[in-house]
Amino acid sequence: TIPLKHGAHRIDKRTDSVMAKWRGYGLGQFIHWGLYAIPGGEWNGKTYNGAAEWIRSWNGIPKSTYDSLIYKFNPTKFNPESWAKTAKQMGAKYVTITTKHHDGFCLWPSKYTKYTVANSPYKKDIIGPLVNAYNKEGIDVILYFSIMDWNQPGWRYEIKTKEDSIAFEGFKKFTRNQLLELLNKYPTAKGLWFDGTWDKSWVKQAAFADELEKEMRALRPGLIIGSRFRPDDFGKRHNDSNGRLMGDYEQGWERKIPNKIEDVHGNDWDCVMTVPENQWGYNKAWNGHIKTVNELIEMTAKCVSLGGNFVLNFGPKGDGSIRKEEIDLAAGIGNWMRVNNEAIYNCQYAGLEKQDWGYFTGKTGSNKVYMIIFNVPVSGAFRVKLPAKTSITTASLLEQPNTTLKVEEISENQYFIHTSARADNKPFVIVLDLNKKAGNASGTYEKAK
Ligand SMILES: COc1ccc([C@@H]2N[C@@H](C)[C@@H](O)[C@H]2O)cc1
Repeated sequence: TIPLKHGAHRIDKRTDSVMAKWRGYGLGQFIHWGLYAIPGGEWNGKTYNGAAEWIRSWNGIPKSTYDSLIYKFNPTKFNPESWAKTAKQMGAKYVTITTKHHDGFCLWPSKYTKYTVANSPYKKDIIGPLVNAYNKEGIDVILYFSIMDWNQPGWRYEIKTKEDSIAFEGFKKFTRNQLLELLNKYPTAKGLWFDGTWDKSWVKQAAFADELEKEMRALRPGLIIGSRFRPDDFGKRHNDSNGRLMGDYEQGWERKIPNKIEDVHGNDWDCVMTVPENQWGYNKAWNGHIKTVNELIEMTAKCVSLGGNFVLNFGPKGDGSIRKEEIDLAAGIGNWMRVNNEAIYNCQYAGLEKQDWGYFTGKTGSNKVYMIIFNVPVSGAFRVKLPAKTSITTASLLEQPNTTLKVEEISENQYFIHTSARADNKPFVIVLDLNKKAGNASGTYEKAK
């Protein structure tokens, strides 16, 4: 291995209880909200083709004109309790909230810049009431923070001159001040989700970022920090020059989901997903394919089946209300989660060979395995392959626990589970009680031999 001063400081997954709780969340909500929600992807009647939260980068708008949106920020319909209730009904166990996106506008009254809610007509803190409202619903909060800050004079994409270097040193101090400010103002926040760290200026800051990460962990023991925060000694991100993940969970799964367990390299991870193809902030048009409830349930099941969390993005409007399409999706997902969340919460990779009918999840530390069915085989039988010396004690429908299903052993460690035809085409769950955990100490299952 390459000797590194600022590479990964831990090799395997964290084993503490705070991270174990994070590992078991299964389903989360992402909130992208800020000044970009006011134009909503449109400006003077023209639509911006990129993601709505990037509209400031569009040459159709002078930067100062975009920045003056601060004087229009007055979300009269903002109701943190109703946002939290929507997330609760959907079955989200955590929420990731944008405290500051790339445009630099702070949803909290930061002492270190004027570009915050405090200097908008709204005046009040947004983050505090949100953290409290979600916590009151039993939902944990992760703070999204963009290192890149287009509003900060000290920000540089690249450090070329002495002047750049002096400016960027000031920017680094500002960044540290804001992160410590957030951790001190919102002590119940469980972790950080970083963005805006790909530029040449930041990938040279291995020592600074490493020191700051250590300082944040000392300030908030148990803090959960994503892999997109710091670069290693050679500017490598997410995985260091020895291929080891920096941070506590992998953040690379943005709008994409791993296909096989090898893709996750034994790391904790979350997948963050947009409802349209690629819009995080509120976008009036919402062109193209809008994902359905069934698609989103399948994405949730797929992520949990590979040991990750699925985090679905909501983009509230400039007035603070949540669009009807998102409310309806949250309700639809929630209807399924209310009946089937046992197959999602505190479940991990089951270590069984993937079958075409859907996804296996394994209940952490138990002999239970769930079969989340999305494709009913025309044979009507659901195939299960188990590791050697592992057998099925019982099989039942999660929605009707006392109905046992017929288990047909078709060969050594291979079974067909038989169910009666279903009335609707909704995903459903078969529960298997195995005669033993097939897996290792942490209750996850090794891949069937
Ligand atoms: C250079 O490509 C991107 C793509 C998306 C992003 C941001 N990450 C997502 C979580 C959103 O915040 C998006 O604006 C930044 C740069």
